[in-house]
Amino acid sequence: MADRGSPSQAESSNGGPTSQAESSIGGQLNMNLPPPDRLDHDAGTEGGDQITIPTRTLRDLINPPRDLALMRQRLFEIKDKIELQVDEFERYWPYIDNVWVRQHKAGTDKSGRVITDYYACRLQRPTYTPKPDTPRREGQPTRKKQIREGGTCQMRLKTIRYEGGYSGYTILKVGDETQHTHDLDHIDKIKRTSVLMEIARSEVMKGYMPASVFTVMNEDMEKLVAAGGRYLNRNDVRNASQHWRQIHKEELRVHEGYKYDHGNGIVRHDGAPPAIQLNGDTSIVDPALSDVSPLPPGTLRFPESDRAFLQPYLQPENPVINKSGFPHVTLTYATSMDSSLTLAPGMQTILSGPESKAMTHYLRSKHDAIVIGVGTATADDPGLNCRLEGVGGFGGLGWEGQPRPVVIDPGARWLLTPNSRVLQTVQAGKGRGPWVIMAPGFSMDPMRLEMLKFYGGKYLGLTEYDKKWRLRWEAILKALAAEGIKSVMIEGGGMVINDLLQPENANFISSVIVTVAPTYLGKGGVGVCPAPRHDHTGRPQPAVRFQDVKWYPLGEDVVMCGKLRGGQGVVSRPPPAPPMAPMMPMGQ
Ligand SMILES: NC(=O)C1=CN([C@@H]2O[C@H](COP(=O)(O)OP(=O)(O)OC[C@H]3O[C@@H](n4cnc5c(N)ncnc54)[C@H](OP(=O)(O)O)[C@@H]3O)[C@@H](O)[C@H]2O)C=CC1
Ligand SMILES: Nc1nc(O)c(N)c(N[C@@H]2O[C@H](COP(=O)(O)O)[C@@H](O)[C@H]2O)n1
Repeated sequence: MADRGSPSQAESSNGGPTSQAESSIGGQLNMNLPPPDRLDHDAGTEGGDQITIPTRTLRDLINPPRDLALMRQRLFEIKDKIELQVDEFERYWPYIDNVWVRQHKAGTDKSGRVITDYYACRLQRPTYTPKPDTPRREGQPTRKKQIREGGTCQMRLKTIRYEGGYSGYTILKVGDETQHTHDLDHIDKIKRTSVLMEIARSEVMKGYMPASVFTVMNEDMEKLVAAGGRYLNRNDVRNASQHWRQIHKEELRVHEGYKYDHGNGIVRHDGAPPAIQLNGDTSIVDPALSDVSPLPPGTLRFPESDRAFLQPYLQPENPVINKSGFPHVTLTYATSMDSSLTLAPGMQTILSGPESKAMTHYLRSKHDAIVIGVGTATADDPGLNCRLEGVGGFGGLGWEGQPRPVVIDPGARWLLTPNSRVLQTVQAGKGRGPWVIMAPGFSMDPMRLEMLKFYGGKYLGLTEYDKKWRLRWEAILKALAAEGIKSVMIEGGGMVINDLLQPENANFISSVIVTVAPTYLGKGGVGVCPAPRHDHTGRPQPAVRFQDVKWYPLGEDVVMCGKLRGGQGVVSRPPPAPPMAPMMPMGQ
């Protein structure tokens, strides 16, 4: 196969060897962070006096990380904040390190848990015009000198690595530029990723000739392109292995399954299986080769066919905080036929069947935050994460689809410990650290506050309360909106739900999604029964009436969806009362 892209175009082809520390960026990504001054340069080639053992092999090409091309594009564009768990960052970053060049040493905050690194697009560095008479070390061949393109793109990003009760990376664009002045293909043309260089080197180090390694790497062109290798050429493979070959003078052989065909270069043996296909049957996934870890136990599925009925009750696809400054609010809970949430106060009671439980988790994936009262946090010790297949921690990337747990705990009485399920969930990389909303005059125990922060949580102190000394929902929701929360799912418990259904609060509710289970729990539990309403004559009125109502059966349960009229949702006007019989005077 012909080389694509002349060697002189590619830096890795003509740039000569660089340091060995550089080559380890991609392969090992040692998170103890190698000396930054060595990291700040180009990645992906070998050099120095020692040879690092490449950790990337052909398998990384054959069995690339999931959605590699898409992820490369996302990590190139940085349109939105990208959150990745550490293993995911280590998996993907070496496939895009041809674009991003680290600028300066990592900055660590005073807690030592937050490490920030800045990167600039490769084309930000100045144009380099080599001097015509640059001397070379004795014995080294003269190098073809190229002008190195630069100074054309100002895109920059920062990576924030958090190290605590969970570990992860947040990748954000910085600076004024919103996009590159070029596409990803342009960088792929001028610089190879460290993964590709490591793969090439690891194969040569097995004793294979660079030209045959190049041929093997080209076997599955689609995968090579997805890995950024459209312009990989034979010289790249030679450069990647140059230092090793200088030390190991042994004769190299043609890669297994290939032979020399004079005039045609290296070709596959007749009938030999492609080297890229490690097992005969491509439908069998070798677990050792698979980067897709099995889904954790308890992963839930909510069928596509059941999702449509919920659509009108969810926030629009690209939610914005509405003009009034409030997020979309969905009130959702499971109740018995006698409007009870639990058998007894403080006693968690499972009402939802498996199908409606999966629906609840689908709803969680569609909201930025889940809100509960401290009564529920104390009684249930909930996980408050989303366990739906495809969200972060359950087959998805990072924390995508994981809502932020929010606990309303005005008096700081929630006894959160590292054993609390919500924190165990964070530690397992399956949920986010909780936020705690507190009232004025209360403060969290400093040790507990430190622990909360360690797990990526925080507290929000509010000062606005109503005439009953309760925190005002307006203030709670505005505070969440100010933190970037665009949609909130309020789950309970009884006090929270009843409070929200009061006329003065119901305006804030956008949708209600209630699961009704086929059971009477009997008296004595925590009930949903808002305070009664009366008209101006004192006549009783329904407390709340929904509109745009839909009932949908799910397993043995039925789900009621409804809306409240008005901007964010205003309590609908009750239907006109039937005419009352005239009052009869007493004694007649
Ligand atoms: N079936 C289902 O879908 C669900 C069932 N549940 C169940 O509900 C039960 C808990 O309900 P409940 O006991 O009523 O407790 P809640 O979860 O409603 O929490 C109530 C407490 O939260 C604080 N709080 C809530 N709203 C405000 C506000 N606006 N301002 C100030 N403080 C506020 C108060 O704390 P403080 O007292 O410190 O002032 C209040 O006492 C549990 O048994 C749980 O299992 C819960 C959720 C869903
Ligand atoms: N949808 C629903 N159905 C039930 O039967 C319930 N008991 C609840 N309870 C709510 O879910 C929380 C538990 O969450 P995790 O499973 O631990 O993540 C609980 O705290 C209630 O808010 N919900």
